[in-house]
Parts: sequence; C-alpha cells; structure tokens
Amino acid sequence: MSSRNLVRSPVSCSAAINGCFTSNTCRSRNYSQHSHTTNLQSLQVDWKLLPRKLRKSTQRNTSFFTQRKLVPHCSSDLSTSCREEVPNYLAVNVLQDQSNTTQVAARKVLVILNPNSGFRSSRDVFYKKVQSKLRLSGFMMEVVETAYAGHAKVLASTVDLNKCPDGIVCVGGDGIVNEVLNGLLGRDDFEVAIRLPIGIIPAGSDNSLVWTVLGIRDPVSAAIALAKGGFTPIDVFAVKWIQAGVTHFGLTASYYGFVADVLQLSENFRLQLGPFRYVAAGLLKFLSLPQYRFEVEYLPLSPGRNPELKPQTEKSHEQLSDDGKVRRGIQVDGRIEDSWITRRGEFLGIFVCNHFCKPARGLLSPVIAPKAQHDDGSLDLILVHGSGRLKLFCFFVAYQLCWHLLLPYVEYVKVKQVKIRPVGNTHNGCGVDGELLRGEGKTEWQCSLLPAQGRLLGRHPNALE
Ligand SMILES: Nc1ncnc2c1ncn2[C@@H]1O[C@H](COP(=O)(O)OP(=O)(O)OP(=O)(O)O)[C@@H](O)[C@H]1O
Repeated sequence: MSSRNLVRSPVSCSAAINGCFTSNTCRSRNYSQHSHTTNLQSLQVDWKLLPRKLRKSTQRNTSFFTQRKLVPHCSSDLSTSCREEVPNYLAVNVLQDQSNTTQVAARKVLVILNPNSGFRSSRDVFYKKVQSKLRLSGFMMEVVETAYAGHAKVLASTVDLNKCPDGIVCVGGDGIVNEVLNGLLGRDDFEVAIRLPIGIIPAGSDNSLVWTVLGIRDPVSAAIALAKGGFTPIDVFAVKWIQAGVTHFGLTASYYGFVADVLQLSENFRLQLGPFRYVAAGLLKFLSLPQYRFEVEYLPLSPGRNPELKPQTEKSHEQLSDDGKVRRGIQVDGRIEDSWITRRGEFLGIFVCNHFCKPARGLLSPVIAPKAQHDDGSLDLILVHGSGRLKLFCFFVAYQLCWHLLLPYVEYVKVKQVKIRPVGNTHNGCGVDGELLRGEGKTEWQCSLLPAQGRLLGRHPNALE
C-alpha cells in the first residue's frame, strides 16, 4: 500500500498527522508555542471549518491515538504526504492536540506468522490489513514466517527476550499460539519468559482463544487492541502424559474421546479442505463411531458441593515436570484435598476447559463451558457419558443451542485437577488447543492449572481502562 493510500484512510490519516507534527521535520515553532497555551477543546470552532467527512474521521481517530498517548515516529515519506495533503487549518488543531501527548518508546515485538493457517491467508491479513496499523501505533516488528510445524515453538524457545521485550505476536490460529506458549515454558528462563505477553492476530481456522477472552475475531480489531495496549492475565493449564513424563501447556482446552479422534483424522484433510477439515472428519467419525472407555478422576474445586465425595485415592500431588524445570516458581494450587472423585465407563467426550470456548466461526455462538473464565483459577470439566450416535447427535444439537448442560448424561464440574486414563482400545490421544498429543500404550493424562501465569496482549473492549 503506498503512503498516499495510507494517509487517505481515516485511521492512518490522523495517526500520520499526529506523527508528522511531533517529528522534528514537521514541527513549526510558531504553532508549537501556541499549542502550549490552548487545548483542542477550546478550539471547537475551528473543527467546523473542516469538510464534514474529514472532520468526523479526524476527531474520532485523533482521539483514539491521543488517548493512547502514543506518538509514533513518522516515516519520511509519510511526513511528506502529511505536508502535501493536510490543510493548514487542520495542522493547527493537531498541534494543539499534541500538547496532551507524550512520546513513548516504540514497542518491540517478534511477529510469528504461520503462512499455512486457516485459508492460507495470514500473509494477506498481516501485510495488507495489520502491519501498517501496528507501525503507526508505535510497534517495531521483526516478522518471521514459520517454515515447518513446530517452528514457532523453536523460535519462542530460543529468541533473545531483549529483542522483543514487548511480546510475541502470533498471526495464525490457536495452534501457533499454543506452540509459542510451549516454547516460552520450555526455556531455562521460563519464569521470565512466561511474563512475555502473547499477542494474537486471528488468521486461523478457528481463533477461539482471542474471541472468547478478548472478544475479538477480526484482524483489524485485534490490531487496534494491540495498539491500545494493556494485558489480560490468563490461567495456563498443563497436560502431563504421566508415563512419558512429557508436559504440554495450553490456554484453551484439552479434550479426549470423539473430538480428539476427529482432530487426528482431520489432519489428513488439512491441505485439501483447510478449516472445513473438521466438518469432514467429524462426519466420517460420526458414521463409524467407536466406543470410548475411560477412567476419570477429578479433584473438585469446592468439595463440599459434591455429594459423592470419596476418600483420597492418591496422596501425592503430581508436579508438572520431571526435570524440575517447570516445577520451580509456578504455583499449582498447593493444597491437597482429600476428595478425588472417580468415574469409569463409556464417555463420548471429555472436555477440560480453561475458558468458555466460543468458536470464532459458525452461525450460532455456542459455548462448551459457560461457567469457565480464563482467569478464575479453575478448570471446567465436562463429561459426556455414554456412547452411540443418537446421544452424540443430541449432544451436538443441544450444544449448538447451549442446552447441552441440561442433558441427563452430561456432567459439569469445576475442578483443580483431572486424571484421564483411556481403557482398552480407546483412542488414547489428547487434543490441546487444536494440537494433537498422541499417547502410546498405557496412557494417563493429568491436567493441572497454573493460575494467571500467562499474559495476552490487549484487553477486552469492555474492560475498564
Ligand atoms: N510453515 C508451516 N508448514 C506446515 N505447518 C505449519 C507451518 N507453520 C506452522 N504449522 C503448523 O500448523 C498448525 C496449525 O496452525 P494454526 O493454528 O496457526 O492454524 P489453524 O490450524 O488453521 O488454526 P486453528 O489452530 O485455530 O484451527 C500448527 O500446529 C503448526 O505446527
């Protein structure tokens, strides 16, 4: 996009104007003296001199950028465009507006872009819709495109944190965010690294995390949320494969049974079908539905409210990592409760959710765990008991209408920890934030929570400043 185009767009225009008049090249001595004595409000009458359209967009967008107290540097070609296109009477107002702003350091971030996400449109999304907006709002970005699955994790685990002190921005789906999270938590300095905020520009098949937690599902709104600044703390959960001693971290949900099976099958159709692969795999799996048998043990958040409490079956409170890396400094709720509850039998699905999980695509907006909050210090466990296509179909329909919790074979409980053991030939994989963890042989998964360990860049639009 040329600089001329940028200046014509309402958002870029006022930002460019702001930047222009704070840069030394554009600063005028006469005006700057005046700007110290008068503020924007006192010159309302001058706004009326502007053409109506320009007045509206300039008022709206100038206030957005000055509210942030951000005065981005104005690149030389943009400055030229500013000078050429901005009428003098507008310049007076912008200078006065600038009296309320302070110059802040640029925010340095690493941008990790997955060109394979979703409809493979993340390059277009980032370079055409987002990059210029982030630049104008003061971001200094190093952009790296992933070259293979797992690349984002490698980048996050090896990047020099001093080069991106303001965060890592992921352009893609939930999977790439999950890789970055796991990269950060796999580092030797993970205690520092996990404080690095993660930004999300949604461009994947489904961006449930940013949609549920920040209420954003389009890339431009995501860029504006990043520009406005701030963080949102978020719980992180750990899924440990006990036998292998491997721990994987997540921000959204882990799931077992039908959905994990569908996730595994869907990978076969990724290239051909993109985001529609889940529908195709779901239909195929529905038609050849196997039985899923599990043994589930969970530690409820409020033992008093659960009538079927049993004596503790296990005394030890598993820590997160065998190598001791993750154990230090991260607090899994230390209290050991005497009240594990065990469930055995057939389950169509088991969901362990960190937030209420609203899918970003689809006509309806069903949520799987309506009581889950991303920072409530608990996990929400949903057990869909039973087997058979009829039950599964009813669950799916009820879920679309958000009635699934009313079904007699659905159990919902807030928990601290869950242990899940597939029994017999049951599919023993586990889905975490859209990534499949494959089990082998005898597998036991354990989910625990690391309350408010993570930070997302940006705030919910309704959040108080
Ligand atoms: N260059 C690449 N080539 C192939 N696979 C990649 C590449 N970069 C990343 N991946 C893999 O693509 C997977 C999915 O990425 P991502 O989450 O960004 O998109 P998505 O699957 O379309 O969205 P969602 O996860 O929200 O459904 C990740 O598991 C990641 O490992």
